[in-house]
Amino acid sequence: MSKTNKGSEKLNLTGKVVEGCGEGRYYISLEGYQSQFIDKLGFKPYAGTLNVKITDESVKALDEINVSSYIRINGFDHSGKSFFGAYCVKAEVNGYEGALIFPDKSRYGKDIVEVISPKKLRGSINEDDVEIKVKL
Ligand SMILES: Cc1cc2nc3c(=O)[nH]c(=O)nc-3n(C[C@H](O)[C@H](O)[C@H](O)COP(=O)(O)O)c2cc1C
Ligand SMILES: Nc1ccn([C@@H]2O[C@H](COP(=O)(O)OP(=O)(O)O)[C@@H](O)[C@H]2O)c(=O)n1
Repeated sequence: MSKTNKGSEKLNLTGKVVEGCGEGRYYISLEGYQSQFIDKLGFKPYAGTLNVKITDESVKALDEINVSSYIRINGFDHSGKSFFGAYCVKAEVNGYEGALIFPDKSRYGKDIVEVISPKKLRGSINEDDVEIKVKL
């Protein structure tokens, strides 16, 4: 099935959980990000990013979202180090509250999206059947 999401209010992405490199936990826990997540997304995320490999169709659909609808998380300096910013968009992940996060610097291509959520999703969702409803 091929459909364009232009003009629709919700965008559905599907995929499977994949292992990352264990760095998400470190970044998400930083106070400089945490305060912005609470202010701008309305939740305190679980420490980590859930990496989801999305289908080719989902990659194309995601490409069509207008970036101007994304929420900006600003970078900051802390302990003599500079941390990059990121763009977020709120989403429901297998029914749980969350958001997609696109760091300004990422090791992943367009086929891997990083999810944050107040919920620890692993153990709570079917990892082979992830459904992300992006809230535009
Ligand atoms: C909120 C956030 C901030 C990030 N800031 C940086 C950064 O300042 N420098 C950097 O090299 N990578 C940064 N990254 C990207 C990570 O290095 C990496 O690409 C990714 O988050 C790894 O996730 P994983 O551990 O789930 O595989 C950031 C990631 C997130 C989620
Ligand atoms: N909301 C979330 C975020 C991360 N996670 C998981 O929490 C662990 C730590 O996240 P991480 O980003 O540091 O690690 P990796 O995704 O790189 O393995 C990973 O196993 C993630 O898949 C989760 O279950 N629910």
